[in-house]
Amino acid sequence: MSSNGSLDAHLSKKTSFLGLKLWVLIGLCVALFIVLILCILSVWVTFRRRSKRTADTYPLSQIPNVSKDIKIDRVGPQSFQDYPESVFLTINEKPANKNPDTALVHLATSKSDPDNLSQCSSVYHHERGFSSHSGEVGSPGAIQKNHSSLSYGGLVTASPLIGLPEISHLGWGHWFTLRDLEIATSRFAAENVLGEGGYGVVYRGRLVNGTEVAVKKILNNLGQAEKEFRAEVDAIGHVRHKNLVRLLGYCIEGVNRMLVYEYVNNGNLEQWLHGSVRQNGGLIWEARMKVILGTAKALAYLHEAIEPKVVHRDIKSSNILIDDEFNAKVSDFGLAKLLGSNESHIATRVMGTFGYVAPEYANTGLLNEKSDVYSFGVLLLEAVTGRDPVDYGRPANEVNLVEWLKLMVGARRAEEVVDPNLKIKPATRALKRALLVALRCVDPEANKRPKMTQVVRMLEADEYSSREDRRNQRSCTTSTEIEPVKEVSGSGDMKNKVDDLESHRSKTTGA
Ligand SMILES: Nc1ncnc2c1ncn2[C@@H]1O[C@H](COP(=O)(O)OP(=O)(O)OP(=O)(O)O)[C@@H](O)[C@H]1O
Repeated sequence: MSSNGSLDAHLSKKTSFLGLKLWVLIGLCVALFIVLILCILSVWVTFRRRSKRTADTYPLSQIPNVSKDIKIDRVGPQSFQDYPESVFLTINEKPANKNPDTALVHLATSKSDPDNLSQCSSVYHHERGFSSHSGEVGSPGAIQKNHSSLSYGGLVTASPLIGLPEISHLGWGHWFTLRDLEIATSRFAAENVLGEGGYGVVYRGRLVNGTEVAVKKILNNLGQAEKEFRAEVDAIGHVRHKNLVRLLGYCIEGVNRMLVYEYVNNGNLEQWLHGSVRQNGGLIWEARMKVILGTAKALAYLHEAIEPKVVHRDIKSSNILIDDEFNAKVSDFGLAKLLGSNESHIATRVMGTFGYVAPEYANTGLLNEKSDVYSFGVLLLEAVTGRDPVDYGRPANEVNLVEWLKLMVGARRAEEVVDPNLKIKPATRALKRALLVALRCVDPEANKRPKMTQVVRMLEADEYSSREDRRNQRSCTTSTEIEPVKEVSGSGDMKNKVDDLESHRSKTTGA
């Protein structure tokens, strides 16, 4: 009792600080401490919110962010670049999910930013309940790009990842873990190797929901993996076209960089033209032209329908995949470059494949879409002749396909250039049209080369006229000798030569 009394007396004693009593001073100190803690907490919360908003507003062309807000099972980073490798390791060391269906995908989206959501939903419209086959714009299940600059002529495909969580509002971007892809490819088994390119090995795989995929494991050679990865993602991550291979997602884990594509089941054009099937005729003429036309449409889309335009930089036969209906699927965007509408060209290191690279780009390093047009011309000549663009096994004047072609056409021997493995030769007119389109594309003067939309039109006109030809061949036995194209140096006016063909057609069909 007496000790309580002395404590009271002690607490009630006046202190030297403003003459306040001791208990008042203690109370003040405690209150100050609480206020301080609250301040620190609120500063921390504000800082966290702000950094989250920054991460949510990365441009579409960048690798999409994976927000913590919507995730299927694991913790995901805000943006891949923001995290040191050790963080990826931590994330991926988490135990695998018990339910693989839900473990497969991370959504690259954030609920928390309504502005971002509405901006993106004006670009993409998802319709649910689709089939795994590609669909035309507007067909059930199609993912339709409504943005005017993205809706040009391209058929779009439905997501084949049925049964998996919805794809991100960024329009693409399933984030696979290394484990997902190990399971899909039987731990990257040798028997699943589809082929090896300059930048990595491609494996065939099957996702847990049954979707067949091709997994490109990019070699980690001095940062090239990162460049290749970003180039592919920037070029085709958010575009859809019936004739472009579809990029379904990616894997970033430690030093691993992998890209996951739709699996295209009928080989590539190089295998069809130069592989073992070629002795039996390989691809018939019509199939070759269908593949070529599809490739032209894909390039027209990349060059003229999207902003920034995409220059592929490595158009060649092994990069033209073929499906079971002989639709072309342009692949391998590892060297692709983006070109803004205000840029006539960009200066870049000369890359590509020998024999396909445009001379002005090889000489100066200045690149624009006309370089792809040149490579496309070489590809078309390859499809017509069945020859490699450069073949040192041939006589000196035949080593370079383009030069040989010009010689042959100049010498009125165009008929002789057709692939000898073709059992049924193309109609004369179809052959001439293909050759003239190709020669215009390989014009040494880049600005004289046609745009890819013009190429598409010329090839489509040919498709129409070959159908007519076949009808006429049945009713009329008159032989049509190939008329020589006098000037084929490439610098001459190739349009006139196409016009020559038109008059030739009028003569032979009596139209
Ligand atoms: N989505 C896919 N579906 C089926 N096969 C594919 C797919 N993507 C690539 N391939 C095949 O994988 C192999 C390797 O392809 P990749 O594009 O890596 O190399 P490449 O084009 O042969 O050579 P490089 O990369 O040096 O130009 C090729 O045979 C290609 O046909």
